[in-house]
Amino acid sequence: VTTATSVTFLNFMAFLLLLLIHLSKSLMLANDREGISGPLDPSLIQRTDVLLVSPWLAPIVWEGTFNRDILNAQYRQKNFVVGVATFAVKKYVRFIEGFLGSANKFFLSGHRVNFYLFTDHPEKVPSINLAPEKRLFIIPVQNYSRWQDISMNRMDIISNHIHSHWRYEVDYLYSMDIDVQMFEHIGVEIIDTLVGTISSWQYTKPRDSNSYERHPESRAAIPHGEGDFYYAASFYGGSVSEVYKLTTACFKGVTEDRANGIEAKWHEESHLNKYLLYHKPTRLLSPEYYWDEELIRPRIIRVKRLSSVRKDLQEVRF
Ligand SMILES: CC(=O)N[C@H]1[C@@H](OP(=O)(O)OP(=O)(O)OC[C@H]2O[C@@H](n3ccc(=O)[nH]c3=O)[C@H](O)[C@@H]2O)O[C@H](CO)[C@H](O)[C@@H]1O
Ligand SMILES: [Mn+2]
Repeated sequence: VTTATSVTFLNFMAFLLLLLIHLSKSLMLANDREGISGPLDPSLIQRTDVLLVSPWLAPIVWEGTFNRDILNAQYRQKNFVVGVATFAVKKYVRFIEGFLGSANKFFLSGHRVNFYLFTDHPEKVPSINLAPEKRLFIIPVQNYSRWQDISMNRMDIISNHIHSHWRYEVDYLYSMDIDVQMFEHIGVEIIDTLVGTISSWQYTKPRDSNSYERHPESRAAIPHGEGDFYYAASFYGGSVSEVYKLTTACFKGVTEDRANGIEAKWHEESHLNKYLLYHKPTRLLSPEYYWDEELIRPRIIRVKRLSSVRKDLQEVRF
């Protein structure tokens, strides 16, 4: 009887042990499956409909992927000054009011910004009441007969001004078209070492159908099969030293093309794209940051922060 009882008891203990091993194993597995909870929980990724990180690990900024309060608090400790370079030459003076009025409200609201407005008509700059932390500098500039030259020479003027002034005056510098308006906040989420904006024209197209300059004669040429994102020349920037390197290199390309009687397909934008292909931006802005009004806005563009002002090309450019 005793032996029989002890065998049953041993059997029971073995069963208990197996049960315990099984339970702890499945508990461990369950932990693995759930991963880490708290701030590293992958289910906290707010957007699954768009690319959030480039293949070289640069963040791509979309609505819903950042917390503006956290970013503002971090940024405020640094007391940076951001410069914005923009041009209003010839008939483009008509865009100054819409640009400055909306930028005063939506561009780096509450932070120090110096707007540098280059114009051939300083007397036509409307007076705008700017927020106390914003300043406007009007810089006279000559005009060129061709609009392409006005647009391309921005690279040269920016590069020269960084060398003579901006490297002492600002920490970050952004170049923006004047024929745009802002409708939503563009905050410190745009601040990084080298920043490009993904073009609203090209973000869905496969690599080979985009607008890169492909003719090998141009200094802006990108060989077939190469290229990743297509960036808009209307809005780019970064640290003063990186923007200096970028604008100097792009204008060198423009000048060499001119000497060879060549003009790249999309002017300085082609040179910008060549530069950013081989000097990867540390941060990319989604097309929310430059939406072209000619396009129908898809659902992934949840907010239109900045968009082009419709213009009659024949009328404003000639
Ligand atoms: C969709 C499209 O076609 N995009 C091209 C077009 O952009 P855009 O049509 O946006 O070029 P744009 O006419 O706005 O010119 C660029 C900027 O140059 C300044 N500006 C230009 C002309 C002028 O008479 N006065 C003046 O001040 C102004 O700041 C303007 O915002 O042209 C650019 C010229 O580089 C690029 O080739 C772009 O790829
Ligand atoms: Mn424009």
